[in-house]
Amino acid sequence: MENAGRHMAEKISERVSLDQHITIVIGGGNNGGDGFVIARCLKEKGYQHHACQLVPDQKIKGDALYHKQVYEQFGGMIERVETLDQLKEKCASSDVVVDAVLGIGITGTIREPLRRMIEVINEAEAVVFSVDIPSGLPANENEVVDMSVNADYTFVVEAPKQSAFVEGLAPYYGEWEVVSIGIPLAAFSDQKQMRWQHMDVQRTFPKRTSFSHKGSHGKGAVVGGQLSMPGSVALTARAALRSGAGLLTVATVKDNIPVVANQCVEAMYHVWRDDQGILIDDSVSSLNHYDAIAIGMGMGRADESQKLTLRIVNEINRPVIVDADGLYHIKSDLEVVRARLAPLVITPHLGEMAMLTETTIAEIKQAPFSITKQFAQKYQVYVVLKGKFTIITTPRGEQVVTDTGNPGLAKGGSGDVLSGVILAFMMQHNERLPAIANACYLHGLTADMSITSGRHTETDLLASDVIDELSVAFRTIV
Ligand SMILES: NC(=O)C1=CN([C@@H]2O[C@H](COP(=O)(O)OP(=O)(O)OC[C@H]3O[C@@H](n4cnc5c(N)ncnc54)[C@H](O)[C@@H]3O)[C@@H](O)[C@H]2O)[C@@H](O)CC1
Ligand SMILES: [K+]
Repeated sequence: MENAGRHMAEKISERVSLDQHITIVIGGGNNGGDGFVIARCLKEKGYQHHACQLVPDQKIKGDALYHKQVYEQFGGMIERVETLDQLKEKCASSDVVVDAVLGIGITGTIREPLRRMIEVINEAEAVVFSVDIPSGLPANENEVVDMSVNADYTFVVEAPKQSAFVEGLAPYYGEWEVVSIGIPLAAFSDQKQMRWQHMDVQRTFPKRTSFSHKGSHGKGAVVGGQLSMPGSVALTARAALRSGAGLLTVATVKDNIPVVANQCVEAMYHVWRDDQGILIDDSVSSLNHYDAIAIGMGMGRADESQKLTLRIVNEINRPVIVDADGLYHIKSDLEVVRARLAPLVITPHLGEMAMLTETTIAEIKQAPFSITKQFAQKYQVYVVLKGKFTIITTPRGEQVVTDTGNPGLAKGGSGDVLSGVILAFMMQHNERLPAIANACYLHGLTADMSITSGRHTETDLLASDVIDELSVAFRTIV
């Protein structure tokens, strides 16, 4: 509690000047205890502040009581705020409100008077900093908001909670950052979600040695692209090559090859048998010569392509990435997926995930962590649930989130590019989770940097621009 409060006071002082007035609103649990520590540290730094206790004295116990007493011994004055009017007055005379009313220990609907006090905090003009979580907000997904502080900033203790990554709940946090208190993450039994960050990419990204040759970086294959969709495989192939794949073969219908080859001269080509431009079930075993295969992009949903996809999933004992139309094909027989032993990565967006799990987009948005985890464990697949927050789940149920990327990626072709980066990284990393997480992180970072650099806007950014800009993001990690 001392560490948490001290670090948060430090963060607050970086954003608030000494002439600004701060009110710390304090509740009855350990979240309130953090509030007492913050009050003492801000006093120590010379801030004008009020520490307002919103609950009766008997509610302050344990560590929180200890820190209340330390604050008082330090000359701090605690004001007991009982009415809404008293709170309104405090908030009105403050530039900043530090919200240490409720943390992750809430149960049930928010009781009065705190319920209406939260409304008062939200009506105030002051900037609101929440301690650990906006008071009243559930920590986990799949819960409804009864009443919550709408924070401008939140200092999350040690590990982000699920609600920070759930569309309907995340906005309550405002901007947020993790405050480390020196407790290993494993100590938080119910908080295993991890934000995959730049330092994780740096830590896990493989180095190319001076003795590398094209064979050291993997031979990949991209299978897809019916006659009407040559661009999809071209994007995947180019993204894989730009992401370091040693050798890459595009397996597509004959008439597409000149078009794709024109955009991707570094690739090799496998003429896949077709029936009027549709890929059909043929020469599947030839794919065992590759180190990893991506399938489904631009493939179309014809029965023949479905047979082909299921045979690849069933017979190829190399890592396979299934995207786009391939996801519809595997849905027709998920038992084939379950029976498969070699790694399978699926990369659905919300709509595709709803289709695979026979739920709705709204249900997935409400409980993205548990729905994907259930699916990944049941079918023993890696799931990349794409969205504002991309959730990556392993067959064992581990989950990480990447939060790079912007609405400029919400366009046709983005998924094809991501699949290409995943394909290349699966061949270069020893471990699957870092390979996939690094791909998602860097794909999003590329889009972000294309915009912050001024070269593109969210409106004009194309999937092919992201491929061309990958080097900008890669340069940040080598
Ligand atoms: N996990 C850890 O190891 C650490 C936790 N810390 C802090 O401790 C917090 C969790 O502490 P607690 O478990 O004491 O819980 P909280 O501080 O979230 O809240 C418990 C208090 O809220 C009241 N309450 C619960 N449900 C309510 C409802 N529906 N309506 C009105 N009042 C309600 C309870 O009566 C109790 O007084 C974290 O959010 C964080 O701020 C930090 O001190 C650092 C270390
Ligand atoms: K809080």
